Amino acid sequence: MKKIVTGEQMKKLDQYTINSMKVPSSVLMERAGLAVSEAVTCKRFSADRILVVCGCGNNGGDGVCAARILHLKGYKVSVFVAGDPKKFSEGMREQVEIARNYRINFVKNPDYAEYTVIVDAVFGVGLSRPVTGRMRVILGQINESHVPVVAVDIPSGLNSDTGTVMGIAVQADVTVTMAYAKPGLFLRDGQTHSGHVMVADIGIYDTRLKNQDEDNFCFFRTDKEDLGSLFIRQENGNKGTFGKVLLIAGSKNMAGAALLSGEACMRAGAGMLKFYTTNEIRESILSNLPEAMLSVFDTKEPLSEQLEKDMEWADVIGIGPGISTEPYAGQILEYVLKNKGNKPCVIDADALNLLSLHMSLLKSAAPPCIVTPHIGEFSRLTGMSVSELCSDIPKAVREFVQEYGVVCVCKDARTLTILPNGCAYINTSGNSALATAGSGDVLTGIILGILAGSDNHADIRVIPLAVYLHGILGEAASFRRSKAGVIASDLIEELTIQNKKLENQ
Ligand SMILES: NC(=O)C1=CN([C@@H]2O[C@H](COP(=O)(O)OP(=O)(O)OC[C@H]3O[C@@H](n4cnc5c(N)ncnc54)[C@H](OP(=O)(O)O)[C@@H]3O)[C@@H](O)[C@H]2O)[C@@H](O)CC1
Ligand SMILES: [K+]
Repeated sequence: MKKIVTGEQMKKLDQYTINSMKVPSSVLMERAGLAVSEAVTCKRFSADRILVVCGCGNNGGDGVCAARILHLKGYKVSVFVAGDPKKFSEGMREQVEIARNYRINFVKNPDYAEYTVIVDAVFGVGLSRPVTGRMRVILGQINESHVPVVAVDIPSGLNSDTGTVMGIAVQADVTVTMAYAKPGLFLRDGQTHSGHVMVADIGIYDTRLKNQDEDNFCFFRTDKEDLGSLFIRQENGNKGTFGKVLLIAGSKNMAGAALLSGEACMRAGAGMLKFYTTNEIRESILSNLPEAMLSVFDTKEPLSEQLEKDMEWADVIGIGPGISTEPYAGQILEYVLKNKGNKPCVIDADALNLLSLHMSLLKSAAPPCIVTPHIGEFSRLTGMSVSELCSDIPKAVREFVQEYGVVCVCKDARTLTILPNGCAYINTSGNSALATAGSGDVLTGIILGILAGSDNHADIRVIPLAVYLHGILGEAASFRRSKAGVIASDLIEELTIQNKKLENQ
């Protein structure tokens, strides 16, 4: 897991390093400038003519420092200061003075298209309001030039915490972010504005690294190495050891969702799977997934004694894919949430829409409950509009998790998972191949299978790993097909291939 910090947390870490550890601010800036200069000359693009566009704060200071380092290495570099010198931060003032001593070329009205690469050092984590007026024009000119851009810390105009564009934001090809990545580099517009994100070590001392729980809102991103532990299987185990999953899924004309979820669940490692579903799709389930067991019910009598027995039998419960929003499905959901005890329960798809009408059910359900809404479903669960949610997704998910004590997997281009302890995981795997019907059903199956296969079935820390794995399946499937050509069953095919790779690691 790699740590991600918000703009505020980063400022505190900077201050702690400067004030308590006594590392001079200019030393941090020198290292930041060096990291930027290395990114500019890394041969991704031509560094024949470099323009560094600077704001008045320390982000601008990083930029001027990078310009000096590049100048000393013999590169042709010009600096454009976009702002009033009276507003320079101390760091920026120092850097400009040093740069003038070194005879750096300062320009006033650059023709952006003349350059082969632009360094964007206008705003970093100090952006405090929407960009308007002259600064808006300048950021627009950078984008319109279509010259490759290296952003310093964060593309200017992007909110470092939410990833929303504050009026306008630079479209970067590479972002060199200092010490830790920021959530806004991945969330919402961040994904399309940050380009390739490089994290530069500038010598920040993180007091809290040793005790992450102290910080009750830590962000993390998963790495491929984190998946290694998922598929270690005890050789002396049996199908019971690897967990029993009850999947309440499917309804008339909706066998597919149940099948996708069920197969993904088994392929992700569940020892045994039992469906609880309507008698209309019995044959379809039996013929397409004979490995699964089956309990069927008549929609006129959804709450059978069998359901009680099946819930007793299961280690992990999943409810939602294709169950429909008919009243009988609502009755089952209510029964499950009231009677599941402390068994983990994944609530997805139709079950979320049913739940949105009776949120008190979720509040009174025993933990752990895992909800997996996409933004539209999350909007129904919270009663907030999609645009309101998207203006600050981490805040909305965090408040929801705090209110209901659940794990929330908020599915988006970059899925955000928050656990009840406040730890947030931004998923950075996956691509648009995942935006296909049934992809969410596969994710639910993977979460269930991985929970079932874990020694402790209630170990919710595996959930961000399941999300990451699902993303990798999208990448792998689109490697062999076009992104547009991937369908959900391809993800399941990839699941076995990727699991094999992980097993061999
Ligand atoms: N601390 C350190 O030593 C280190 C810091 N580092 C670097 O510093 C960056 C943080 O620096 P920072 O705190 O100075 O903020 P920064 O991003 O430069 O912006 C502030 C300036 O922008 C202005 N401004 C804001 N919004 C605006 C708007 N909408 N429209 C117009 N103006 C607006 C604001 O003006 P004001 O609000 O005062 O009017 C002020 O002038 C960080 O991202 C990293 O790159 C690293 O080198 C490590 C060491
Ligand atoms: K920037």
